[in-house]
Amino acid sequence: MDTAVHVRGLAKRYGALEAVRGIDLDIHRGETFALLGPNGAGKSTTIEILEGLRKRDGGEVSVLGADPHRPTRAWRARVGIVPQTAGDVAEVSVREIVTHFARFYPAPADPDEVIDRVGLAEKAKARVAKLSGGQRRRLDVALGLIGNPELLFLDEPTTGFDPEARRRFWELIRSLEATTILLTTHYLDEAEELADRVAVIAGGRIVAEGTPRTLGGRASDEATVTWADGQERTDTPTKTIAELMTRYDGEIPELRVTRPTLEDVYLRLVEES
Ligand SMILES: Nc1ncnc2c1ncn2[C@@H]1O[C@H](COP(=O)(O)OP(=O)(O)OP(=O)(O)O)[C@@H](O)[C@H]1O
Repeated sequence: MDTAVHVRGLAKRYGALEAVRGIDLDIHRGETFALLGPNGAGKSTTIEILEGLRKRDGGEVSVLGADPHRPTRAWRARVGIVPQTAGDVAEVSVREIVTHFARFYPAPADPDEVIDRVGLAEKAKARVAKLSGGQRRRLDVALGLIGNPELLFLDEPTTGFDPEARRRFWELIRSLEATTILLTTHYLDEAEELADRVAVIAGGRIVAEGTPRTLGGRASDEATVTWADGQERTDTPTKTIAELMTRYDGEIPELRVTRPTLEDVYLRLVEES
């Protein structure tokens, strides 16, 4: 398997605080990988080390075949970054800033096309200072995409998006099929929607890793069958429904079958850790 990101035993401390304590990660090319975890778990620290923006204290890291500890210009051009908080460029227009950033890259995307893809076409001439919070965030995403990156880092990309903008963003990310993406998010539905694999970080360690469907044994968890007069947790919901059909002689009133959501599993994993 072609690996875009390879990490072994990554460690980072801030004074006495061990923010990252021995993380192993492998992200394959073309994959979308989500890092989940509570505030302060070590996600941004990890991502910033991989981006070459922070020094590590220990471990091995390879990103697109190079150690980000000493980033070269050529390597930087292959990586797109959408940080949690972006710099201040309030006085220029959306098109000006995107066009300006395009000049840093050897093979940039078309600025107007990128502006359109993030849903800012109508705001192309607006000054950045006049954008709403969610629109500003879309501009950050545009700046991450303008260099046509092979690997895209998205640190909480949709914070402040309205539901429609979030869905549009998901479509955009799904359209980047060839791009490897490392995403952090606090929205579990976003991880479920976008990620091929997820890892949960808590206290600087990875406590679980898997696909969104199977994380933490999710696929084999019991189902809950709920109906107008009762509720049952069971491994065999089909059998329960068959029995209920006989009992009600047909349609079961207010029938629902649910399994733990990714959020349920996530909260359990974080609590256990
Ligand atoms: N520059 C710094 N100096 C000192 N401590 C820091 C620094 N950056 C982060 N930390 C601490 O390291 C820990 C991990 O922080 P990090 O930002 O990596 O967490 P996170 O998982 O990204 O959190 P969030 O979900 O809130 O963004 C936290 O306890 C944080 O306070």
